[in-house]
Amino acid sequence: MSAQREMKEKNPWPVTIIIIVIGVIVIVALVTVAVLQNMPLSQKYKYGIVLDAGSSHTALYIYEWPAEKDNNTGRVQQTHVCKVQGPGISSYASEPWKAGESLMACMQEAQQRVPGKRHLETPLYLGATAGMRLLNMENSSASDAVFRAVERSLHTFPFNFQGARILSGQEEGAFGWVTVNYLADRLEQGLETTGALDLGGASTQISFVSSNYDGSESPSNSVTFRLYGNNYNLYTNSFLCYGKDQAMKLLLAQQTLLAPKTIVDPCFHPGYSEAVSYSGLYDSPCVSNRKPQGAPEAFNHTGSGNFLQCQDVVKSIFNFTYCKYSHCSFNGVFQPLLQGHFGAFSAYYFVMDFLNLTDTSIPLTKVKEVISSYCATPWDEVKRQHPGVKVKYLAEYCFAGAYILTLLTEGYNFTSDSYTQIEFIKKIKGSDAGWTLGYMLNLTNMIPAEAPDSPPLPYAGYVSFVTVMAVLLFVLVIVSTRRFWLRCSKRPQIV
Ligand SMILES: Nc1nc2c(ncn2[C@@H]2O[C@H](COP(=O)(O)OP(=O)(O)OP(=O)(O)O)[C@@H](O)[C@H]2O)c(=O)[nH]1
Ligand SMILES: [Ca+2]
Repeated sequence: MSAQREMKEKNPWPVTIIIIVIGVIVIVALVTVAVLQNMPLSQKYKYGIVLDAGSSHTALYIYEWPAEKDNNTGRVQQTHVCKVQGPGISSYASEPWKAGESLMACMQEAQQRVPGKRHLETPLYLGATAGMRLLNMENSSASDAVFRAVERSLHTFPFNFQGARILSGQEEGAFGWVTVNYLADRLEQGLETTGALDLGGASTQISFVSSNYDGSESPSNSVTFRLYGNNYNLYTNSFLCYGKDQAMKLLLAQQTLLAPKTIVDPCFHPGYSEAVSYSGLYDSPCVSNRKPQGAPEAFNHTGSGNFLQCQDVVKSIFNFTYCKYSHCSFNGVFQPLLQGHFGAFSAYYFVMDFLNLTDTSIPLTKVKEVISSYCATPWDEVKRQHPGVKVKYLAEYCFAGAYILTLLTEGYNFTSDSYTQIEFIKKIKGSDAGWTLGYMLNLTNMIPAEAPDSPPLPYAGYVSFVTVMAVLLFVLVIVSTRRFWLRCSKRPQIV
């Protein structure tokens, strides 16, 4: 035994070599893991711009994402929104050049916001929704002229302009659903998805996944996606003319049939009175076929502020009498049974937020009481109580509140239980809820069909590995140093 120990002490090299080899392996492992884990680490961002040309207004959204991580979920976020001054592009049918002109200020803002070296590669899209759908139905050469004017303007900017087009109602609904679920990180993890409810000015969309729906009953309402390795069979429907502004036209048109000169509208406050021109009311294909014969130039629109009567009139713009499917929402449109959570945005949010009703744990009976009391408030008092609010919005919240309740409960069949599953939202993690993000993600192929490769180690594993290796390295250094000094101290002293 003692002879062996003596030999080892005389020849320490094998042990030292082993220690050095282990040390080198540990260092190489540490460097490799650190490089792999953080690769590619970049602070550079890429950008995408989407113009949402809605019926009531246009908004420009700028999105950004880390340049090297296009495929990671939840990485794309909105960095800026610019609200275009003036009405939606479809309102410029008689002077199309103004539609192009109206976008210039927001586009210049985008030019400032996106770093110059990224301009040429930044995709720019314009998607138009129900306002242009209606104009196209009514006068396709006018809608073509608006698009030409808009495209001319957008081509003058140094971005990678990918074209301007009308989205179908199905696309609008489906991309709204993609946005909501992408932002809430529901897709990559294959979690139960959230339905999307969008209430625009001219159309409204409902989109959700229901386990008892395979798409066969009404194929035109079905959109299939394969995202991050999961298949989704989405139900979606867009109701043209059932956005907030067009629904109000339907309501007024209904009432002018009975009283062509003065409408006493239960959905407007007592004391409200305004002259409305017939040509303004009947300028949309949603109502143009209902114009009474020999109508006067204008009618007087007055309010009586009666919520129950308002609900009755609102109900009359929906048709519940026929359904050739197993279940319908309204107007004979198929709808599977509601399932899961829903995010309700756009006018759903604006209206319910104003009425302090975004909390859906408030029972529906109480919701009705709140809207009823708002409707009954005299118009002068309403204006006095809310001096900073746009008068047009203020006047319409009573109608809009009643419309939203009727659409959700009678139209889509939400019950007092399933109503609690709705969340009224404006933004998710800083990005606006709406179709624009989903549209861009789709066109840039930013959501892969298959799950992306995960990093070599989960973060916790990475940290543990690096810590263990660092401790091992530290121990090795201490042991080697100690051996080295011991050897030095045992060497015979030369006198
Ligand atoms: N109260 C309130 N209403 C708003 C606001 N912004 C827009 N609205 C109204 O809410 C409704 C829906 O607005 P949007 O979602 O922008 O509608 P849109 O995209 O122009 O219309 P679609 O093409 O049908 O989607 C319209 O009647 C708008 O006039 C707001 O800040 N507050
Ligand atoms: Ca919209």
